[in-house]
Amino acid sequence: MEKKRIVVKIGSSSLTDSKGAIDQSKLSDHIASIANLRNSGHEVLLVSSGAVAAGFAKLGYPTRPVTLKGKQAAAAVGQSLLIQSYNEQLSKYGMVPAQVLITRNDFSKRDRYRNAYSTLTELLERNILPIINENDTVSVEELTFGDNDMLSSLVSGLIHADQLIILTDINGVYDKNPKEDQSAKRIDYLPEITEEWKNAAKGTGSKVGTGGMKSKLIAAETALSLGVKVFIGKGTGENKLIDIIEGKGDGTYIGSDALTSINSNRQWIALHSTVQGSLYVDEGAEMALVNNGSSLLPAGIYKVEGIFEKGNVVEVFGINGIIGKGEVLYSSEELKNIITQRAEEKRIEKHPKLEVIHRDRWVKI
Ligand SMILES: Nc1ncnc2c1ncn2[C@@H]1O[C@H](COP(=O)(O)OP(=O)(O)O)[C@@H](O)[C@H]1O
Ligand SMILES: N[C@@H](CCC(=O)OP(=O)(O)O)C(=O)O
Repeated sequence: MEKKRIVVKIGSSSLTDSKGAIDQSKLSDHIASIANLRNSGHEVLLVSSGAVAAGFAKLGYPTRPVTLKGKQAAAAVGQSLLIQSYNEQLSKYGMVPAQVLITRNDFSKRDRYRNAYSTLTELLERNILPIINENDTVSVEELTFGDNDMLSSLVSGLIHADQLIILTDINGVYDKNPKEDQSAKRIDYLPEITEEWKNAAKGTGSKVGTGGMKSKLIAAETALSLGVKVFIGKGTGENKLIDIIEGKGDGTYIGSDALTSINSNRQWIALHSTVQGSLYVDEGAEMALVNNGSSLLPAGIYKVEGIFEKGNVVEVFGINGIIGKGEVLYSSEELKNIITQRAEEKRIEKHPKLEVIHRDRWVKI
């Protein structure tokens, strides 16, 4: 069997009960299936929610807290309880977990993003099971992943996973919320995520989960754009994950093997970088970038906005608006000089690097 790299995301509702405790039997079922997947030769990374849901009762909250400080305090307590339970269950199979807590900030800095990749792959090479969660206790609302569905999709892209499996409390995507409408029908396969599907998935489900099905579909859309196919559903027993990767899972399959993986530089530019300025390009340059897959040369730029350095990311605007983002090989000052020299019909100073944005550091929008 071909070795696959699989990210499994488990939602709060599939790990805890509504009273705020870890459901050990659900957890042991997940671990048995992860052990089975690994014993079949596959690499597995786990993205586990449940810190807030497992911790809130210990702090005396009657239900999942809604304030930021309440969620952060509950996560601090719950995360350690979760890892303790994972440790106990994994030791039965001789597996060692590694707790990996990530914030959005870690991904927005390129060196930290690269480092996350190196650390995760090192853990996999050494047969450790990474158990990833957002570092809720220090994340602030303005700068979070939104939810763990999105975190799992970004991690899947980062480590070039073959498949993302989102385990939840419902066996797939329905054409309407089945908890509200009994006539809802399950969809077995979605080639892509459309607006229509996102609209069909409104409303959160459980008392402990966060984003509901809609957030899973938004995350799936991101995963597909990074070349990772997705499964959303549930299952029981030690074979559930093997069944899922063999196409026999109880849920919805999204995307196909025909997806192409996106290199890490492009992923970072597209999803994590902070834009520092703008370039405005003429029709010829727009055509070269968008249709021909060429690099951007200085000659096609007629306006530069913002102050940026070599290596920063800028937005590029064509005739009708934004066309993409890329990493520049010139500073804004150098580019402004080139444009001024051209306008004054001076000979443009020779420059060692020709491209302003190399095609490998460019993403279309
Ligand atoms: N169209 C839909 N198909 C399936 N589930 C839906 C749909 N619309 C809303 N939902 C709700 O989404 C819930 C799953 O999301 P959530 O509770 O956040 O799970 P998790 O804790 O696993 O992240 C389901 O229980 C269901 O009630
Ligand atoms: N990081 C949070 C989970 C947030 C989240 O997305 O939860 P869920 O919708 O259950 O996957 C926690 O561990 O409680």
